[in-house]
Amino acid sequence: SPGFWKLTDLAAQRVQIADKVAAAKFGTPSPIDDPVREQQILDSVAAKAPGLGLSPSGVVRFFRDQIEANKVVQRGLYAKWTEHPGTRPPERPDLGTEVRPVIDRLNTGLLAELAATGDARARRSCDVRLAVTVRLVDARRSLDRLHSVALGESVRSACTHP
Ligand SMILES: C=C(O[C@@H]1C=C(C(=O)O)C=C[C@H]1O)C(=O)O
Repeated sequence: SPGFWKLTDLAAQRVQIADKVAAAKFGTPSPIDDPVREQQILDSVAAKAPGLGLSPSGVVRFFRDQIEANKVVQRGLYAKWTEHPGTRPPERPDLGTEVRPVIDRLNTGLLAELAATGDARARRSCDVRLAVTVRLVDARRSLDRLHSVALGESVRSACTHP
């Protein structure tokens, strides 16, 4: 469904960049969970919601799922890298200068797509259309099981109909 492609693809990019987040933190004192950073993101998107015609609570729910999905990938990669040291990333990206700016850009894009798809997300057809789009994006990006599961979870509250 073309209507949900961009939203879903941005969510896929967001779960994929979790690889770089995990690589930045693995073997350092920085924990996977950063509640301060999470709250900054949620406050920021909630503040922007009304200007885009979106409800702050719906936007916050959506981004909570984005963040949780990102952490699912990070935890999965930590488990893999711990068990199979040969798969550990050779480089450690800088979280503040290389990774979080990309996430900020994805967040902005996701907000814009939530606004652009507001009507479609309120229809009863949303669940099926979104599920089909998730499978297409999944295939196009050749997501592995970990990222595929995370993508599905990341968009689970995107449809807003009862
Ligand atoms: C991505 C990060 O890791 C976690 C996931 C976040 C997210 O998905 O935006 C934010 C904070 C962290 O709890 C990060 O620290 O930047």
